[in-house]
Amino acid sequence: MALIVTKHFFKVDVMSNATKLILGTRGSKLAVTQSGMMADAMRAAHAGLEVEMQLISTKGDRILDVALSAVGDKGLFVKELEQALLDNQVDFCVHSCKDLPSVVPDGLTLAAFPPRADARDALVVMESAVGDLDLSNFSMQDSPLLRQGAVVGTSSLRRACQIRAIRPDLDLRDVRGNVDTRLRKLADGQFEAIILASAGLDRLGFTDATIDGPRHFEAVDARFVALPIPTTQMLPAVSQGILAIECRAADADTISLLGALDHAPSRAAALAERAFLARLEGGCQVPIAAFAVVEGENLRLRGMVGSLDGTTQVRGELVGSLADPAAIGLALAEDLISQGASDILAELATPRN
Ligand SMILES: NCc1[nH]cc(CCC(=O)O)c1CC(=O)O
Repeated sequence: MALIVTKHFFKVDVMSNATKLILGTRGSKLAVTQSGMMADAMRAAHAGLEVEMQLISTKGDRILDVALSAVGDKGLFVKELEQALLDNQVDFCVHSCKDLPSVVPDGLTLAAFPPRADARDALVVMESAVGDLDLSNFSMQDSPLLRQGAVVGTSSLRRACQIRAIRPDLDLRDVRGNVDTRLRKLADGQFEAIILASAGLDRLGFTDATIDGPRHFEAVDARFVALPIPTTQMLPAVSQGILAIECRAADADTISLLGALDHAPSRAAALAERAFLARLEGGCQVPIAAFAVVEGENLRLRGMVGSLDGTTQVRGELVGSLADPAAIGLALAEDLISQGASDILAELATPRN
């Protein structure tokens, strides 16, 4: 794109009508919703800017029947979008930051991290299963909602590992598909509960994130309740609830325009959590969780590496200066490695039949 600046004594930063950015997005409802929100935010921030959305299909959208953990490729949803950026087909992309590999390809950059949504996972059940149970202090350990041996749907190794540690009795089964598909499987009675990211439910407009307790909602012609799981019981995925806006590293004009979307505390959290992931990830799918919170001039980062069966978990917590979030992530990763995380990672990397 070309930013048109008048050649006068004074600078005018009202854009010409010709200024247009192409936003590349996956076609899923969540992706289109998130991209639409960011397109609107860009138009609001820059008078006269046009933003046009272009749908791009990704490998992740095409293989829906295979468990993601079995496919084992974190870049599944982003490769085609990044190629479209590199090919100048689109100018920027909006990603769920947790779906992004920890290494950004050469030639691209993460230009903005908008305000983080609710980072917590949520246990989702049918409203009819709740009856008059008091769910105001929901906890995975002692909820009457989850009977011994209840069938719970999740395809995430991270979620499964943490649940096994606190509720080894639960019968965890794979659930694939987009949010609507998963909710439909719950409504069909295939599961007694499923676990989803609160952020996805909020952004799709199902739940109201300002409600602290149980969030009742309607979707796919059924009524559900989403119960946010405290981060003390279930640490979220790295950058869960954060969007990352990616563009070409050399496209200074677009980088500058995207700056309007950036939120410093969310950026700091993303950088700390991603540095933690980058140090630990051996290319394989590993149950890794991290959650950073800004506290004044500092950032508090909690992290976890777990074995698949939930029998071993290495956890840690570190507070450091907001000035260098990545250093905190790296230091916490080193800390967990010295506590034995590398043994867990080595075992996971060993091929099994
Ligand atoms: N794994 C898929 C995915 N990628 C991003 C979100 C939405 C939440 C977010 O933006 O972190 C979801 C759905 C989920 O995990 O329930």
